[in-house]
Amino acid sequence: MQAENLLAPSGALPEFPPILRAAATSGVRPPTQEVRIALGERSYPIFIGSGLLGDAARYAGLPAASAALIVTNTTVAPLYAERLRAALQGIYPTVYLLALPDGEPYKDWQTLNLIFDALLQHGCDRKTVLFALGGGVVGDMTGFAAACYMRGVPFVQVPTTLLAQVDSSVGGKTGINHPLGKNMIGAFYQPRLVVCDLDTLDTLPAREFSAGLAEVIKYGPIADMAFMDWLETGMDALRARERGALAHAVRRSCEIKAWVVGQDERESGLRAILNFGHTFGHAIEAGLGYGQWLHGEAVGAGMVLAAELSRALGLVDAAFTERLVRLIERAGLPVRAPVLDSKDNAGRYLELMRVDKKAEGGAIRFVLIDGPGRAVLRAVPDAQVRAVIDAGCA
Ligand SMILES: O=C(O)C(=O)C[C@@H](O)[C@H](O)[C@H](O)COP(=O)(O)O
Ligand SMILES: [Zn+2]
Repeated sequence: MQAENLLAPSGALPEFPPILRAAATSGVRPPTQEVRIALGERSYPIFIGSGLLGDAARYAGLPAASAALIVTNTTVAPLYAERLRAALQGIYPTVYLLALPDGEPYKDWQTLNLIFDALLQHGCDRKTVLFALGGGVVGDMTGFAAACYMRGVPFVQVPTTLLAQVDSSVGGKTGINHPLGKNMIGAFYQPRLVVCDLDTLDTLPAREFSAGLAEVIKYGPIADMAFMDWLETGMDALRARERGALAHAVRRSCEIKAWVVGQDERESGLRAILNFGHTFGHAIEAGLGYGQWLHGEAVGAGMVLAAELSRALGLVDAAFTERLVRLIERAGLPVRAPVLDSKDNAGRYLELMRVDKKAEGGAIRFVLIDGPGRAVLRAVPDAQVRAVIDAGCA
């Protein structure tokens, strides 16, 4: 089997910022941090800190616009929409608000159309800016609507879940699901700005918080084992939502993601490492029905299967996979993947995984761990995948 070396970066991953390293352990509230995603004229900042959502100064540098539309969901709207609206009212002549139904089952055409309906009903022109206030579903759909409306209007990500702050709000993957496959319809379209207000994580249900931790953990095995070491010590502080630990985890995740996306925006190679655990994870989400397991839960169990597959292929040892499984478990995530079909479970997984966007010529390609901190993209014979699924599903 041919292995592609995905880790051929042109620059070194930035080092741990000492200021955050100190804050992560001292309990001191860290100052606002800025991570920049370097994409030429489409570069943008990611701000990370407390009290940012309602701070009008954060949005003041955006290009002038005739109106703003805040897209959120019915859970987030009562918590944060007015705070954001108040901040934007001093900047834009009109600020509209749209609350979509909440949850992964609504990441579809019908719900996406509600955004276009609102834009058209309000008479929004090309100078309208969209604000995505919420988690990954809101962010992906708002970004896709922004990419399509009048062939493109600017948008801003204001993520309120851990998963969105560390992953989905950054990097410009936007889109919706199809019943046959996750995120199958979409576009690469970058936001102008990402504002991560750590205070919004205080209202996040524990299950959602754990789901976000899956995407945080992902960055260790694929790129930064020092971060994995830190997560092992910091997991309890993180789950207690201590500000210093949160600031560190969000910043380091964004730094790694910005480093990857800055080198391969459209996933021609390197960016696929961010998909570790997702080939199995997406099969779980689609196979169970969107929303049954949260995306991060499916990615957590998917990382376990991908690590086991790496071990079966001799790329990592048992001690490494056990370490990863333990960390995923400590994050409050399931480590055994669900049975999707009682008659031919592995066959069902394989069927669902064949539509994965990384598949080529009918061959499913997996992001595997090729030694701690290093990822590789590889096609694997069905028999080996079947064996791992048979052993790894509950
Ligand atoms: O940004 C990326 O690249 C990722 O793969 C991040 C993933 O965590 C995220 O779930 C992404 O939406 C998956 O994209 P997909 O193309 O595999 O559907
Ligand atoms: Zn993901």
